[in-house]
Amino acid sequence: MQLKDSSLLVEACFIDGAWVGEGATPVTNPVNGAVIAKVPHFGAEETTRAVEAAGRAQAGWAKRTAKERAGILRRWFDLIIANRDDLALIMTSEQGKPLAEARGEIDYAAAFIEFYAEEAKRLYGETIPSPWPNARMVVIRQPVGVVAAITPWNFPAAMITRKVGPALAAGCAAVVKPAGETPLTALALGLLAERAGLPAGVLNIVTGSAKDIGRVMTEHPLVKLISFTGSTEVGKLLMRQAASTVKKVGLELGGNAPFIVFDDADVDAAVEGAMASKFRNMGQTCVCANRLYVQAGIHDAFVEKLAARVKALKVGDGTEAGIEQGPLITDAAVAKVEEHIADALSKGAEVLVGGKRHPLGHTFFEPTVLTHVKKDMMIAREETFGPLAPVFRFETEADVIAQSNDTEFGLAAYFFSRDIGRIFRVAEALEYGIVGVNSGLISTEVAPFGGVKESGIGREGSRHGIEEYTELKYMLLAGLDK
Ligand SMILES: NC(=O)C1=CN([C@@H]2O[C@H](COP(=O)(O)OP(=O)(O)OC[C@H]3O[C@@H](n4cnc5c(N)ncnc54)[C@H](OP(=O)(O)O)[C@@H]3O)[C@@H](O)[C@H]2O)C=CC1
Ligand SMILES: O=C(O)CCCC(=O)O
Repeated sequence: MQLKDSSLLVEACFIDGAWVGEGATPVTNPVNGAVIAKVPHFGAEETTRAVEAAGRAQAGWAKRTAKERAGILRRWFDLIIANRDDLALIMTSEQGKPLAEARGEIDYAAAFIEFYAEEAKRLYGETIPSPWPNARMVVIRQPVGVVAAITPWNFPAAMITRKVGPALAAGCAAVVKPAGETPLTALALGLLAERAGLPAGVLNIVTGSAKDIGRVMTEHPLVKLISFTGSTEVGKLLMRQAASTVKKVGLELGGNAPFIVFDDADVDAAVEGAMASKFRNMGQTCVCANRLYVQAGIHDAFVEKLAARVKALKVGDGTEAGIEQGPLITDAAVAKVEEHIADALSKGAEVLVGGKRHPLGHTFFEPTVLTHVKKDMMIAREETFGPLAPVFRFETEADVIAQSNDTEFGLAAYFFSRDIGRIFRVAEALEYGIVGVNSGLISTEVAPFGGVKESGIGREGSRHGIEEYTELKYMLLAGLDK
């Protein structure tokens, strides 16, 4: 890996302002399995040290003015942007997404730091008209304290900054456990935070045993909030563990996003939206379209145009020019796509494009379109998390709303229509935390991201995202009469 600043490739953890531990666990490139670097395999003892360091640092950090905290966060933002190319190359090497997408993620990740540096200064409280003449009522927001964050491999930078940005801005200290597949982006971000002047202990990054680190993060009394992005299964486990000390939880879990195209839609715009939503990060995002519902009158035109676009996607090593789809993260991810396709074909679906492992081998998979997809197939119920676009045909608005909501998930939904009445009706009827209308891309630091039902708890991004890291304190000031 040819970095402009080779010191950004870090093989140690960041605890209490020091870089500790030795490279033990290999981090591999999903393109070919080659070892890129090794990171420490830490467990309960080192995580406890990190939590205690955060506990010591937190009070001093919270006492700084919002403007001072914002200044350091702003320097961190500047350093992330200045090192965009290196960070993107590290990300592509460990995660697989094409470089252009990795650069986009670095910008997206940095935007959370910039936004919350600004928002730190706007954590307003309130006054309440008192029911008693001799009293006044004041409500302030205070940082929750030490925050623990566990992040996934699909967005190795943005899922960290979306949690750590608001936490630090609010005056919390943080301990982060990045995914085992993608720790290098996280450690490089940590190095830049240190260079930005973040005081020792305010940000700690620990790699190693998920089970042991997660146990300390959810059970240590100093930790007041655990924020997690990843599978619903692990989210539920962490929630159970966090109950032992009644911590706040923030959970961004799985999705099963419907993407609906009504007869009145602009078909070209709908195809572009489907490409953006379905094939971003090779289909490995929790907001990726998982089920494409296309109304009968527009079905054939949409499918024909979608198939042409998918067939033309360039698959390969994401560091090469022009590549639009990289490898999937692991063999298990490929196996899940294969399982969904096999199940659908056995129940009557047809492959229009792709459908099998890519000739490049390893974890590459052909971008795929399936038609004649029905609701008894696995893909109707489970998130594929891969480059598979299954197309369902539907007849009526009521039917597609019912099918869309027939899931335990409720993160993102999309639909294309040009009928203003329908737009409001359908957007309000979809049981999802996020609805994209005439767009396949909904993510931005300025909007609240999060789900309902089993897709999670809480919101990240926007002014609401920082509120999660605060507690309200109500102060009654009585005895004001002479
Ligand atoms: N909502 C989302 O954005 C994501 C959803 N997923 C969904 O989950 C599926 C499986 O992906 P996978 O990577 O296994 O997701 P996981 O939920 O297992 O991993 C996400 C994070 O949780 C950590 N983790 C795993 N087990 C524990 C535990 N017992 N205690 C504490 N932390 C834990 C992982 O650590 P480590 O890597 O060290 O195991 C990683 O940092 C995907 O196919 C997809 O459907 C996956 C990733 C993101
Ligand atoms: O897949 C995820 O875990 C988060 C989605 C990325 C985004 O759009 O913010």
